[in-house]
Amino acid sequence: MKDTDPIQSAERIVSLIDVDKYFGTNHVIKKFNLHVNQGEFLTLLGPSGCGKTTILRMIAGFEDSSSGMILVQGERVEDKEAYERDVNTVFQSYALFPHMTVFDNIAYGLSVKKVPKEEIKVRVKEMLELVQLLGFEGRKPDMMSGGQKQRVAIARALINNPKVLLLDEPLGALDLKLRKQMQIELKRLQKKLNITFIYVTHDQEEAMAMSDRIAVINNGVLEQLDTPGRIYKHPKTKFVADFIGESNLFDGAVKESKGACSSVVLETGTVRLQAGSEEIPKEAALIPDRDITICVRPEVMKYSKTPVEGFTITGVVKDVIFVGSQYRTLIVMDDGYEVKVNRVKVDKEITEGDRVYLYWDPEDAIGIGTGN
Ligand SMILES: Nc1ncnc2c1ncn2[C@@H]1O[C@H](COP(=O)(O)OP(=O)(O)OP(=O)(O)O)[C@@H](O)[C@H]1O
Repeated sequence: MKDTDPIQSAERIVSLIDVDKYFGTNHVIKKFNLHVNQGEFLTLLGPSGCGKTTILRMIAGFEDSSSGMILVQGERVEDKEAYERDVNTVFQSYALFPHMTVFDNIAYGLSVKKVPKEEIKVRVKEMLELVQLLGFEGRKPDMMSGGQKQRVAIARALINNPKVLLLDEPLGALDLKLRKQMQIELKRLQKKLNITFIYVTHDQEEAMAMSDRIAVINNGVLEQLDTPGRIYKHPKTKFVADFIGESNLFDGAVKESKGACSSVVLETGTVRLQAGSEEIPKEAALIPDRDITICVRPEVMKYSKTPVEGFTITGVVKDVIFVGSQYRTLIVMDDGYEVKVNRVKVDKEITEGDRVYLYWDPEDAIGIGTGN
């Protein structure tokens, strides 16, 4: 399907086309283009204030866009009220009615639509089963845990059979353990029901664990839209490389390329980079004199007490820290940049204060072109 023809695509359930949003003179969403496929779990990920909630609210109909088109199931919705759109929203704050029981909270949408009482009973029961809260129907929200309240909120949204569920940091108020458990439950629910989820979070681990695709947003701009694996292995911009996972970033220029391997000159020395595989853009890595940023993840970063061919950068070991699942070594380069190395086992050969050569397998480095 062509990218230029979103309206024709039956697969695409939500589309934003050239959407801008201003709050006064503050331009918070900039020419935003996004197509969400039917049945996918798509996450909007980015730092606080980058515009995630604003995008979600524009899709939901709680916020107007300043320009551009928003389509749900191929139909423009900018002029439709929130309740006229085939989407439902789950918020971090649950937004349950405190004076109503769990049953009445979940039944609310159907009661408003005057669905017959018998049918409501059957459908609420189905929902309680789905979110594993059978037996809780008589309770009031303040007698439940955060995770249980959020499950009621999800059931309340799902009972309307929305085509799309919008979720704004729904697990944000939960502690880490419960959050991880709910991540699995939510993902299971989404796959089972085959409903499209558009999910907002600033937690990159959560996004990686749950999403089919992630839209990484920076300052109102879509930086990259890709699967979690490709976002991690093949970040297209420095921002994405830095924001997703941990990275060591080196700015330099390509000196020479021989075959698939390039020598890259940094201010602090020379390093190597292999290009040509799908994960490393050849065009960025192999053009002599071209500016390039090299991203090396801490788990593939290496060091040695003796020089390694093709690499001349060095640093001094500052710290070796045990962080539970691994040892993290910090190596400070002469320009002050701190290089991170993660290992499962401690390396008894090096201690704080040692000078080491930094290197990596050329195919493990990711080349990010700067466009120059
Ligand atoms: N109602 C509003 N009036 C004016 N400015 C707003 C309004 N809502 C959001 N903004 C601004 O728009 C920008 C994007 O905010 P938004 O809430 O969408 O970010 P976010 O990525 O969801 O952040 P967070 O993760 O902190 O919730 C911010 O600069 C914010 O201050």
